[in-house]
Amino acid sequence: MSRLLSIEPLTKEAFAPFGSVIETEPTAMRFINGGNTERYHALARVDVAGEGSAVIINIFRGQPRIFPYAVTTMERHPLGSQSFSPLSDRPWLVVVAADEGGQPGRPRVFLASGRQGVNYGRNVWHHPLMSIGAASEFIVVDREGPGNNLEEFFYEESFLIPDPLKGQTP
Ligand SMILES: NC(=O)N[C@@H](O)C(=O)O
Ligand code: NI
Repeated sequence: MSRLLSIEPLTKEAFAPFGSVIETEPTAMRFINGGNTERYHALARVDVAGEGSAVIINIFRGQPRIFPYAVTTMERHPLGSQSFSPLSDRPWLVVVAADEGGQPGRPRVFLASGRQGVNYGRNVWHHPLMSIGAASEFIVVDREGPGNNLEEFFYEESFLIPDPLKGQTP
């Protein structure tokens, strides 16, 4: 089987096995503040586990990845979900994998727009942040607390992600 990965558009349905997509989903919208404001309600749920854990809000600034990119490692957070919401309005990549007996299977690559975020479910395999084209900032909501919240895996043979914006102006 080819080690070259295809890139899929990020949709709520396709991403559902891995978590939630954070975007202005019309079915989640309700007007508040006397009609002044659209509230896109409960797009994702933060999940933290363990005594003494807390939900924290961070900003990550990710340097652009160089493509084609070799995926050699995946990670997961057994004690908490982790969300990324772009601040820079630039497309970025979401790389996840199903769990196969305690290891990540073949990665799936989703191209997210600059207006789409994701919430990785607790213990879902994913690749660390992948910015495209320029340094990009994200609001990240995840967990702080006791215990080991990072599990890493290294593939014996890497997978390759082609340039997601080939032929497009970045
Ligand atoms: N290490 C860290 O906080 N970042 C990763 O979890 C990531 O998914 O980018
Ligand atoms: Ni992570």
